[in-house]
Amino acid sequence: MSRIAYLGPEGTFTEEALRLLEPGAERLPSATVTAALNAVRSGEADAAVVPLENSLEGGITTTLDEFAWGEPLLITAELLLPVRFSLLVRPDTGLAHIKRVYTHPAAITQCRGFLNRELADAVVVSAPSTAAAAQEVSLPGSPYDAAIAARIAGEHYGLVELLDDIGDRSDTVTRFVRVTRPGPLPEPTGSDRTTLVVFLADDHPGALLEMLTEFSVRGVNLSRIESRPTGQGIGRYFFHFDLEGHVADARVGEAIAGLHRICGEVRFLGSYPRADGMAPSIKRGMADPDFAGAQEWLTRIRAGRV
Ligand SMILES: O=C(O)C(=O)Cc1ccccc1
Repeated sequence: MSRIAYLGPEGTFTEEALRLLEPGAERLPSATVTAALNAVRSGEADAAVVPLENSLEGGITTTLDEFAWGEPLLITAELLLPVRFSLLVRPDTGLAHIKRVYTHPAAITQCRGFLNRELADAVVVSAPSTAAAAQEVSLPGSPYDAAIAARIAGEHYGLVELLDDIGDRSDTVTRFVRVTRPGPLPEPTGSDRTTLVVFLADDHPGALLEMLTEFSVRGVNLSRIESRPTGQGIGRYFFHFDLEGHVADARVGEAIAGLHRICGEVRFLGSYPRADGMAPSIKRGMADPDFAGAQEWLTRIRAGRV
């Protein structure tokens, strides 16, 4: 049975994602995304499930930065999960008593409208996860009056659900990924995604355009691009890319090889099946046989067989 680390404790949205991705796995709750990924790096866990982005706020920065800087890992699967937030309190607390709210930063941003409207005077504090917040609020003498978390976390830690579905949008979706130590890639399925981190060789006018050109000329569609600071000073950034397609696809492989030629460092984070099952639309001249045919032609003319 595989051992899978995840952002815990019990009752997080990440646990829900893990149960859907790997129903039979042994679950190892970790206190942070970093700890879950380190459990994989050290061999304590076979894989980890962590949140990567949500449709309202974009990337989960701890995860993006871990993928960029820590020991290399590979994404092998993804899952899209709609999340639903509840306001959870100890049995004696009413809305008017809530002065301090505790929850994960992604929940703060997704419930901002509710917090501004209903709890404008409350202090909102970031927790390591929504379930960690619920667990803390359940302790007698906790400095917090309420947690924002999944209903199931409330049930697990003995809290009362004061309000349900307090997120600003009911259609918000979070994307979770399963990561392993470097090893064989999932086979191409025809509906795949590839994730990369790219560091520039040097900063110059058009550097971003040059990177994008590698994708554009080969008809590779991007599904996410995010810049993150390198920490080496204002204006120094690196880039996260999600692309449609598998590194085994000629157009994707050649685009990444192109980046490798012109950029400082390209970190390949994996090619894996897309959760939405959508197939990329492949432009004329960009399918694998087109690349193979062009290569054969080049070999021929280089040999003078014109
Ligand atoms: O804290 C959790 O429960 C998580 O799994 C992270 C998270 C928080 C809010 C929305 C989606 C994921």
